[in-house]
Amino acid sequence: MIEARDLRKEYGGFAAVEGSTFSVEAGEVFGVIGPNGAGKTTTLKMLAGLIEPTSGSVSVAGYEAGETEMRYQLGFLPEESPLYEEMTARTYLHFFADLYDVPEDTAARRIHETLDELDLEHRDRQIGDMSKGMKRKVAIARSLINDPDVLIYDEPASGLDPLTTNYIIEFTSRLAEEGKTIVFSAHNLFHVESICDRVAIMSEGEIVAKGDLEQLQEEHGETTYHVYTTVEVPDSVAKNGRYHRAVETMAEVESIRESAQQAGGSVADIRTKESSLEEVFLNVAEDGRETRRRRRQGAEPEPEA
Ligand SMILES: Nc1ncnc2c1ncn2[C@@H]1O[C@H](COP(=O)(O)OP(=O)(O)OP(=O)(O)O)[C@@H](O)[C@H]1O
Repeated sequence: MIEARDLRKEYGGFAAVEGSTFSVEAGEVFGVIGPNGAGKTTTLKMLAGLIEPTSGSVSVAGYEAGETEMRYQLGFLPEESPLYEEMTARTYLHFFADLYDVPEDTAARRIHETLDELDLEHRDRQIGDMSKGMKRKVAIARSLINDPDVLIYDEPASGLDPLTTNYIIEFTSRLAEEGKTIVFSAHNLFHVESICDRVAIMSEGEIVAKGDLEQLQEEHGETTYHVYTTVEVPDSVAKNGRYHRAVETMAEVESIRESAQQAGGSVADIRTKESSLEEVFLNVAEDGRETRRRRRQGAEPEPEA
């Protein structure tokens, strides 16, 4: 549904994004994460055809980014929505429905249903008088006005209270269940983890890791084994009548088992804990920083173009 090939965006010689290649299948939810300034917004804007790549290419639903037909397939939610403050939510949404050639009766029904689903009250209040969460909901409704197949959401819940944030994340998840293809960026990795099928981790303009959570955990995460024994073993800590020790390899688990048996006891329980997306992200960011530092010092080869 979306193909990005070797995307690069330069601003006055500075590469905000470089070497970005990824694809998003129809119906997938694809998360783009990374620290501030990593190139997420720049990437999403290139996908939406709002800025032109310096080199590389993007296609969405079979159209090249920027082609007029593409905009009918796409709903874009910018990080900060420029809303027309003096319009009411309803007039604003009808205005955009008109720009997308949505017939009047379809628009009225769609606006009504979407605002109902988003639980937006005060639809005839001027946007300038609305709260931040209400404005975000109007912007989301705007992204859906043309009933697009592809949604590109930049930080959909940024700066909102936890209740509204949850509401918007759940709403986004429902859109995915309805079959929309969604690319979104977020700093809250718990949200990304809970609704994304696959994730790209960006750092200093480059995608430094991508895959589903399982792949990312395998490649960049760690498994911790929490072993509980009935008797004290070296380096264990007494906990609720048992002895606990956390280790990272099965060989260490075996050695604990042997120690417990030698002391006349046994292993009562082993619990496995995989890295969260946040831990994977921190590992990848740290590895990426180290690789770039070495590259700058000439110890690591430049990536192939
Ligand atoms: N119009 C522009 N002119 C010059 N530099 C820009 C422009 N837009 C973005 N940049 C630079 O490109 C880099 C990537 O910015 P971008 O907004 O894509 O990052 P981001 O990952 O979305 O960050 P954040 O999480 O803070 O929103 C930053 O160093 C930024 O300063």
